[in-house]
Amino acid sequence: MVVCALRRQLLKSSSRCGPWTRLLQRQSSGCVYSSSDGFNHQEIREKLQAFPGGSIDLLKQDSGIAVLTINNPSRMNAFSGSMMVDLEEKVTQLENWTYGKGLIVCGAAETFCSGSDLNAVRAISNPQDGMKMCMFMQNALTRLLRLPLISVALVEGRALGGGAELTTACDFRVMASGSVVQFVHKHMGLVPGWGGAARLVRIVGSQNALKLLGGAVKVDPELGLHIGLSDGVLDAQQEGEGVGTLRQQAENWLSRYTKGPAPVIQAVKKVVLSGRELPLSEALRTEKDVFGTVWGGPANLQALASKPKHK
Ligand SMILES: CCCC(=O)SCCNC(=O)CCNC(=O)[C@H](O)C(C)(C)COP(=O)(O)OP(=O)(O)OC[C@H]1O[C@@H](n2cnc3c(N)ncnc32)[C@H](O)[C@@H]1OP(=O)(O)O
Repeated sequence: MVVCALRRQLLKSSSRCGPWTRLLQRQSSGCVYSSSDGFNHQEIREKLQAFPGGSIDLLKQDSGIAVLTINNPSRMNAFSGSMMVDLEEKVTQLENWTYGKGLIVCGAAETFCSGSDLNAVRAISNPQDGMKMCMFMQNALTRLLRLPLISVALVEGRALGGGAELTTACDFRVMASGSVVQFVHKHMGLVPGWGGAARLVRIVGSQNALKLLGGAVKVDPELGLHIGLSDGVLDAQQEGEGVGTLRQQAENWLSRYTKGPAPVIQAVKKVVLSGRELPLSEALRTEKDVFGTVWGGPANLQALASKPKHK
């Protein structure tokens, strides 16, 4: 994978081991699989491109909040092969977005995503190709979750199979009234393969994850809130009645966490990410390094000069 190779090169060639370099080394942010795992990035990319349809659209806004839209409405936003490649490219663009603070992941045409495109699934139903697709998507979704942006999945309509897995690659999930998240894998004779099971356990705990996967349970907004899969409910009925579209509602919801300068918001995400992913001693070291990037920085100096009272 190009980004992984670049990152390794950067780490190797860096004679000065500064905080950011050590942070990258500790977080090993980016990919899970590389060529040493038998993962041939170019080969799988070409194979996926053979199954075209739909797109992943990225809108970077001046507010610092970007919108990533899963766009394949004629198939309920199912992921074609080319959309998987598209997703990876959009994640790369977001990794390089200096002024970014937040990300909304949503689906086109009032539904989230119905998982992988069953036509592509049928065509690559042998285990070898399935494993390659799974490694590709695990890499892309792990990088999505590790972006230095605070992300939220806006679930409207249905998030099924791989679509349910995609919601777990965001920091938060907000569900519109009437929406459903369902890990339907068992009904397909499968288990999650895009990293959705591992992430789900960390979000809702192993007991709830076992229930959701073992029972292919339909999670509505109420159940989602109850088990901690959902972080908020948006009222689809009230759209246009003074509270704005669902996307505006999601943006308002997210903006309480993204208000402030980009370097500070990105630092917040980095310390939480390292706390979530690293052993405590490593997380503490990373926290120190990230702290060093904001201490005495413009936002810090400005705050000190204004003698704030936190009432
Ligand atoms: C590791 C990844 C594992 C996975 O993701 S496996 C895939 C899991 N997802 C599924 O099995 C979804 C199967 N689809 C459904 O259950 C239903 O289509 C769904 C989403 C509930 C919508 O139902 P309805 O509202 O009745 O609409 P519909 O069935 O007429 O669908 C409209 C058109 O969309 C298509 N579609 C929906 N989900 C798809 C998918 N995943 N791959 C390919 N095509 C898909 C569906 O075939 C239909 O197309 P058409 O109009 O018949 O040409």
